[in-house]
Amino acid sequence: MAAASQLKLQIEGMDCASCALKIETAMQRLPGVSDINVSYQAGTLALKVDEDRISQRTIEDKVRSLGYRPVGSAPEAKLALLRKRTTEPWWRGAKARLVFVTGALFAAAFVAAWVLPQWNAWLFSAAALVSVVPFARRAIAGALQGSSFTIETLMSVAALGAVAIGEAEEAAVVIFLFAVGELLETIAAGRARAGIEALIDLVPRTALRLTTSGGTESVSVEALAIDDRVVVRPGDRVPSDGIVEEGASEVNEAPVTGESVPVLKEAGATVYAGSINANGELRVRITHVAADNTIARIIHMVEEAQESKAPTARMIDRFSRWYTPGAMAVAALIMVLPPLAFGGEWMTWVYRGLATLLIACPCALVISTPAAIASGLAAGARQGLLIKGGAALETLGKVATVAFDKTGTLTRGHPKVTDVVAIVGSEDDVLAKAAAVERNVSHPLGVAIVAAAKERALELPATFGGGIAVPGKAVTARLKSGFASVGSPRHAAEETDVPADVRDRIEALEGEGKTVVVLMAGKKVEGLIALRDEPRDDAAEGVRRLKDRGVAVLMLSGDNQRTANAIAGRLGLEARGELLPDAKLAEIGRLKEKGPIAMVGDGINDAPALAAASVGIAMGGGTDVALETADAALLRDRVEGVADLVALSQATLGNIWQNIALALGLKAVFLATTLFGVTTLWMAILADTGATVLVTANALRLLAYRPSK
Ligand SMILES: Nc1ncnc2c1ncn2[C@@H]1O[C@H](COP(=O)(O)OP(=O)(O)OP(=O)(O)O)[C@@H](O)[C@H]1O
Ligand SMILES: [Zn+2]
Repeated sequence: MAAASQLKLQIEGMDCASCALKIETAMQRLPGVSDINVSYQAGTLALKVDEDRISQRTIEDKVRSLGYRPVGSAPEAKLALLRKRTTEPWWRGAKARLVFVTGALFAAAFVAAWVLPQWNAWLFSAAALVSVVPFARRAIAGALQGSSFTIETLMSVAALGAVAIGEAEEAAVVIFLFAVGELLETIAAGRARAGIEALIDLVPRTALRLTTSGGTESVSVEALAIDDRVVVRPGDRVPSDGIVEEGASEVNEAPVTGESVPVLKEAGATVYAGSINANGELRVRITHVAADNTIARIIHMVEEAQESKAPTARMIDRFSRWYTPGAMAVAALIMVLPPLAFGGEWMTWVYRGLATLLIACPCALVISTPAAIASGLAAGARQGLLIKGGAALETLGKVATVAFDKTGTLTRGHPKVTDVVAIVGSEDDVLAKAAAVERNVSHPLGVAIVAAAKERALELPATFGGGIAVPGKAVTARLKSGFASVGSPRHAAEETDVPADVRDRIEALEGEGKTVVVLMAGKKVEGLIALRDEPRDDAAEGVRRLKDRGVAVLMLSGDNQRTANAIAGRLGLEARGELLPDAKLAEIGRLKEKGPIAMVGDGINDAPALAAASVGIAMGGGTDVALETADAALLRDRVEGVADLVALSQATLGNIWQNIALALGLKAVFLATTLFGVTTLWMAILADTGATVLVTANALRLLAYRPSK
């Protein structure tokens, strides 16, 4: 078996959708490569390489032959590359050079023609023919690589045609404006990219490392190793992810979570690279190296997300593949048909045909979706809303139902024991026995019961072997006195006859929004424990905002229906309770039939539910686990974050449609004016460039998007 390995190259100079398409087509023709993924936003080329059949060298050479520069493998040199890219000014690039050169040639021709008017036509022809060379070269290279007709082809043919029919001045203007348009596109694409990459500049370049002798030394952030200890002074930025060992200070985590209210950090707290230490000195033990920081991972993730194409983008890709050749055919017809069939004037119709070629340029349409998605993803990341790709973003924008898990999502996930009801023995006996059964359990209810017993300094009876959990129902363990279990009232009712007065007691507690668990020894009910988990502060507000957007909101819970109703009632949403894990999945499947559904959970206990939904949203906790199971993640534990996420996605979808309408609309207008002979060549190219710039600018508006409350 041949070894297929994943290769990811960073490519400089690839900054328009058509460049990406060109590289993609060229790669498809190479032997031994598959799963090609080119992203012009991230400037990366990712592919699977069969190392027996092709070398990285060959691939890089191919990229170079198309006029782009591979600058190394993507992830390793990432940090350095990002830093370089965000500092390089726009006027240093190859695109800018083309503008200066064509502009200078054009100006020279203009001045010379003023001095020697009789040479006018020759001078402009020369200027046009020289300045078209780089574009024509790219067009020919593209054609040889098999990406049929590129935008350069359309432009070069139109310019040469114009020279041929004696419109050299116009040809020169067309080439110059085309170069300007490409430059503007590059600048705009760079801004969308910078929107997220600028985050890397928030990570300081140096850190104050503690030496073994107790002093400090200044080292570069890249040199920090795991378990190094650093000093973060007030006003400094945290150099790398780590854990506070000494000191206390307020830290502003806005670069990572988007939350600008400072958070108090004391010993044991996690701090993230890029956060600003406000007022106290902290000693931090490093837990992640620079390239693996949360912020680096966010950037990486957003770039990865920008690479994954949204359904609309895929549709447009397919569309423009036959669109461009189609446009060439139409232009040819416009040139020959009227003169041949209706005796039209040749010059007039050739000119109009050439204008059609320029108008047919699909740049604006091709970038309409990726530009909006890239901006939307970047805007989200800056607010602590991570979305894994264009497809997830599109689905979120169309979501009909948002279902929430209860514990840890709508509620804080830290239930507290409120009542202990003893049926056999004392309250303390009941609590101690229950805590013994729950001793090693990670379920929030179990954790709370153990904590309550500890608070009362109770001695727990010994258990033999660990507890056995039946998910969604109960935990059982063996005590000296025999088997004991702690579980839901429903589970108790399945096992034994629960006396009527006990049942009344359970119902009363549940009506107050408390969760009741039943302690049983063998088949005998020995006591009840009621727990309350407070809703998050912003839960009601988050639910209201979702409803205002026309989204149905629902709570899915394994808890008792009465408890679920009591909590949901306060938050203003509907609840489905007593759902065993399988039933939760079935419920999600049923809801899916009514339209896309988003499921919000903690991403750990409810990974299957998140996976079953159209989009899974993980809330809170580490980015690592959450993002593996979910399509989107909220870095802050806020229910309102879900509303923000939906709002942003809806805004992005709206932006995409505006862009498509703008691109196609402008083309339609100019096609009509061309046929009536109103459009000149330079107007046609200006319209194309203008549409592209407008679409990009419109997409960039999303970068500044803040969901309204
Ligand atoms: N470790 C446990 N100790 C006691 N009771 C448990 C335990 N695990 C599950 N149960 C019982 O099963 C019910 C459902 O549990 P499950 O884990 O499915 O829901 P949950 O996570 O508590 O709530 P939600 O689904 O709303 O987030 C609990 O309300 C409780 O009555
Ligand atoms: Zn164009």
